[in-house]
Amino acid sequence: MAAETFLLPNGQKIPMLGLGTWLSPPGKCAQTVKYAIEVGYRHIDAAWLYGNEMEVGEGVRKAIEEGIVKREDLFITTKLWNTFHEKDDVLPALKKSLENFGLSYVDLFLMHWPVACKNTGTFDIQLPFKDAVYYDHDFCETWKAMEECVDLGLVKSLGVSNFTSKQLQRIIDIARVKPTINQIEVTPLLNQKKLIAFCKEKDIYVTAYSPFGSPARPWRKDGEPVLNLQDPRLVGIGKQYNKNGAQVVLRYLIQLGTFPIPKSANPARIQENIDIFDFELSKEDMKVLDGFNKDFRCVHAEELMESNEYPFKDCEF
Ligand SMILES: NC(=O)C1=CN([C@@H]2O[C@H](COP(=O)(O)OP(=O)(O)OC[C@H]3O[C@@H](n4cnc5c(N)ncnc54)[C@H](OP(=O)(O)O)[C@@H]3O)[C@@H](O)[C@H]2O)C=CC1
Ligand SMILES: O=C1CO[C@H](CO)[C@@H](O)[C@@H]1O
Repeated sequence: MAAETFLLPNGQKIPMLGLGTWLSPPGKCAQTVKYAIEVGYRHIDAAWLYGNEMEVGEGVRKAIEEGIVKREDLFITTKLWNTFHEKDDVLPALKKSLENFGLSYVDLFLMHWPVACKNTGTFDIQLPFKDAVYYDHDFCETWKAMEECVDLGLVKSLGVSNFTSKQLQRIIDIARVKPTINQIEVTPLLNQKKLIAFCKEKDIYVTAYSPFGSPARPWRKDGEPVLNLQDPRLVGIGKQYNKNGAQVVLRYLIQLGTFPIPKSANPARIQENIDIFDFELSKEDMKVLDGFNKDFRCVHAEELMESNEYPFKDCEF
């Protein structure tokens, strides 16, 4: 099954469901990406930080070489990491990502976080904020350098990730190339209705990351809420449509107006995650899912809390 597409205000088509690639297992990631394309995925979410752009690119290129898909049918995203916010670092960082992929352009280039960090050269992909040294830097300057990447034809559109409404407004105020996407965490436990509405009002759409609450995250604390995909309410709703809890969650996120990007490296789950375009949750079901909201965030990046641009302060959206 293929994902339905959505026409963005800039004329680009975005498949409404994509494949996440953070922690996609090394050595298996290329095969996973190619498999996802074979079963209908056309939207792949990647990032320099994930350390697997080479493997993602290999999977994409193999699918193109074998005639399964054409490059122009795919929507590939990558992200500028926090250590490359200086204006002279932006284009080289993008070029590095393109070289990693073995591709001549990406469809969407996101500023991964509004927070700039010094390049200390040490990253643990699982704990990317450990030892991060943040500093004050105007992300609007970074945005200006990203716009030049569009001018050069290396990127089709630009967006941000982990930005609050206020931060987004600062970009909107100076942008020559308007942001198309804000990629943020959205789950039934954090349904982000205010931020989604703000974005929509500005013609910006939301990609929903960690749609299952990122169960593989290593820093989960005991006692924190967990999204249980076997929750009887999810399973019960799913039964009406012959779907499971995960599919109900993804469908909920689509009906909230977002584009979820679940990560899976498991063939059966990759297939079931995209098999959500042949049913619609009723108003009553949507209300039940709204009842899961606890404004609980699983990706909190608390190491960045001291930064003036830390996006997850209380009472902000
Ligand atoms: N912009 C940002 O700052 C961020 C972006 N992201 C992006 O969002 C993507 C998704 O988020 P992520 O944090 O990976 O977490 P998800 O919420 O997508 O959860 C992924 C986990 O759920 C499991 N899973 C996948 N499908 C199913 C299913 N149908 N039933 C049960 N379990 C399932 C996966 O296991 P298995 O592989 O074994 O199926 C994996 O352990 C990332 O990969 C990345 O691309 C994520 C975090 C932050
Ligand atoms: O994209 C990402 C994947 O997950 C990481 C761990 O939470 C995040 O830090 C990062 O922003």
